[in-house]
Amino acid sequence: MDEFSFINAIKPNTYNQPALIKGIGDDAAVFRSTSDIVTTVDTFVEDIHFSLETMAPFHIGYRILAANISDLAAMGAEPAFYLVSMCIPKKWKQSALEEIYQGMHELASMYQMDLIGGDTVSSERLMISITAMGYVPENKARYRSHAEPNDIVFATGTLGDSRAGLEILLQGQECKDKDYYIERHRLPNPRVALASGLCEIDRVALNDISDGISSEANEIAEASNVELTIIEEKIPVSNSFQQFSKEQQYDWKLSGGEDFELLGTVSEVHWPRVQEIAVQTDTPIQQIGYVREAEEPCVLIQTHGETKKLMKSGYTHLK
Ligand SMILES: Nc1ncnc2c1ncn2[C@@H]1O[C@H](COP(=O)(O)OP(=O)(O)OP(=O)(O)O)[C@@H](O)[C@H]1O
Ligand SMILES: Cc1ncc(C[n+]2csc(CCOP(=O)(O)O)c2C)c(N)n1
Ligand SMILES: [Mg+2]
Ligand SMILES: [Mg+2]
Ligand SMILES: [Mg+2]
Repeated sequence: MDEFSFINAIKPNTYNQPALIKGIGDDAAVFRSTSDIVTTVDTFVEDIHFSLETMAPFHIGYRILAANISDLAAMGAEPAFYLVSMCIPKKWKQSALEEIYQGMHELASMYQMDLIGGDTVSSERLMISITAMGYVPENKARYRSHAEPNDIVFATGTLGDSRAGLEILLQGQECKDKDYYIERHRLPNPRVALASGLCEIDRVALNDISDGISSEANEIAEASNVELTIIEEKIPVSNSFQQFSKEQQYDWKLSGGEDFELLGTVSEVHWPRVQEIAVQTDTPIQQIGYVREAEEPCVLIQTHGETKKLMKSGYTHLK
């Protein structure tokens, strides 16, 4: 394998997005658009974001594109394009690298997303960086700064499952619904349908759950200059989640991260409509708290009526 035979092997034969003018094969890609464009990049490093002990190459590809698509969903955008930068150690075989691309393609094809470029270099450790782009109707991007006092706070899906799956894989332990938790870790599904469905709602604050809601809730509180209260009992978890220890449950649902669910706030008036859109898009959704005016932006967690401050405690790099 060399750089050029590798690029030829992963290059798509056809594209889906009508706005695309030039895909892979020139100095850069070109597309033409009339709506607002959302763009995001995230980088994934072997043994920090994924490990070959817990994932097949297919899962690595699927999961890292899911993380990027989840950021697009958190902005209210429809996924359209992605570019992949690969830093590859010599020991990696072309067939395994192609499997990573098959994993990305599996998810991309659900959204007619096109791979339109990237970069290939050699390195000591496998590192993959994905840039994703999507469309959002004019002025309809959903910001962390859009929360307002008296909003309700909601979360989609169930939280803590991905971390449970990772722990099960690392410890090799037996447990109830083992395959379910492992799949939630390896093959997460970003909440694009709900986020797009919400476009009719005037104002929604959204953030996707990559580090853990203790972090993402604080990001919304800071960006919006409000106080968020989360009621612990209302945080949605899977039915068999109670099999894990009390400490694990608390830690994983608040700081486990990588569930790629959405945390959001919306006015009480619009909450019933948001719930209808969630049903239409087959998205479990639950109110988990409320927003109040703040002297200092902060997040409170209420457990059995007792309230304390919830600090950012999710995954942090460079710490
Ligand atoms: N090295 C960097 N240079 C420029 N901007 C950056 C850099 N790292 C992060 N940012 C910007 O900081 C903001 C927050 O990024 P962050 O990575 O925390 O969000 P995220 O991608 O949603 O979270 P996660 O990385 O956990 O998925 C974004 O606007 C991002 O583009
Ligand atoms: C092998 C292995 N070890 C640990 C973890 C956990 N993990 C890594 S990065 C991250 C947060 C998101 O990162 P970022 O902020 O860069 O998006 C989490 C929860 C994993 N997935 N695999
Ligand atoms: Mg991200
Ligand atoms: Mg990021
Ligand atoms: Mg995000």
